[in-house]
Amino acid sequence: MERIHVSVRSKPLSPEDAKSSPWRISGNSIFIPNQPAKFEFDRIFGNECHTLEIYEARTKNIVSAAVQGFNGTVFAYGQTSSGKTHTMRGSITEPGVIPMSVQDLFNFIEKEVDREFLVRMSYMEIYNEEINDLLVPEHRKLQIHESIERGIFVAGLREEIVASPDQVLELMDFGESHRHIGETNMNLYSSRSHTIFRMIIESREKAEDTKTDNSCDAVRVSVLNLVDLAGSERAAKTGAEGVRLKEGSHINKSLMTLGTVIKKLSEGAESQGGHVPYRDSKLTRILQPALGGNANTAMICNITLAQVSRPETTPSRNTVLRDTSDSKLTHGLA
Ligand SMILES: Nc1ncnc2c1ncn2[C@@H]1O[C@H](COP(=O)(O)OP(=O)(O)OP(=O)(O)O)[C@@H](O)[C@H]1O
Repeated sequence: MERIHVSVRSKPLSPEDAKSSPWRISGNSIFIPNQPAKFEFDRIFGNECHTLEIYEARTKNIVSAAVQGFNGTVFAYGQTSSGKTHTMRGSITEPGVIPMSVQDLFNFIEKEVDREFLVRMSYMEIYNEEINDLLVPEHRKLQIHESIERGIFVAGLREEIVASPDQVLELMDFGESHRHIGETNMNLYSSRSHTIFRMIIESREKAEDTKTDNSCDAVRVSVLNLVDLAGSERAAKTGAEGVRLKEGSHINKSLMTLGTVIKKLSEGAESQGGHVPYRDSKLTRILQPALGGNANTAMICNITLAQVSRPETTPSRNTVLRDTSDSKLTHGLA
């Protein structure tokens, strides 16, 4: 696997938080002046940056490669309320990575005049290690299967054929309204599930003679996953108890597995015939085909550098900074 590209997006601070925050950003590092802790990333997007800049830096290439037949996955990772959903889904005033990707995907397809395409989309959430179809809300607790023809797939998941960005975004909005959200101390509308928004792109060369369909070009199939991960947070901070606490433990376990899988892949475990624990979480099992091999992967780490978040942001505790800083990432996450 190509080394995973990690960029960091720092959420804008209120004027009070900006005054009290001990953290500074310089170039591609985050640090506290006069302290040894320093974290390096491929790229840091500061407070003033817009989602478009983040999209163009890496995701756009992944979308373009997906149209050419290469699998791709983009994750938004970070503690609750750090801006993952803002980055992935966005708002009317600032569209997120998903709507931008959808628009570009159809633009790229339009330019491929010698090929014909069939595009499908699915939208699922993983909540407490159960897979729910966000396009068909009554399809719940779906199972993962594997077959020679289809590879790894979620049985019963709706794959809707789509022909325009508007149609995709309408379906996405429908799916969003069925997503599991809950209230935590840190975010009134906290996403409690991982969501995988998926575009499946099939194409083949246009037949010279459409009546006899004598093209011998193989069908290319690729998958583009845009993943909004549930918040990585500590129970005490979010005031989690009961249902929220159970959700939190599932979320943290699957994020840990994701970290281990990425670490193993970047160590070359798969190409050397070693074990990669994809099966330890539903998230990694579903994403397996789009993580290994020659797939393109990028992670956008959303962070907040407010003083109030300091315990989450110190090296010993902050999974976002600790797990994704460059020194760690040369060996993968975890
Ligand atoms: N870059 C940004 N610029 C302006 N507002 C932002 C930015 N990032 C996040 N916000 C705002 O902060 C709040 C929390 O963001 P968001 O819901 O995206 O967090 P999240 O990481 O998805 O949280 P959770 O894991 O709890 O779902 C929202 O009101 C959002 O609009």
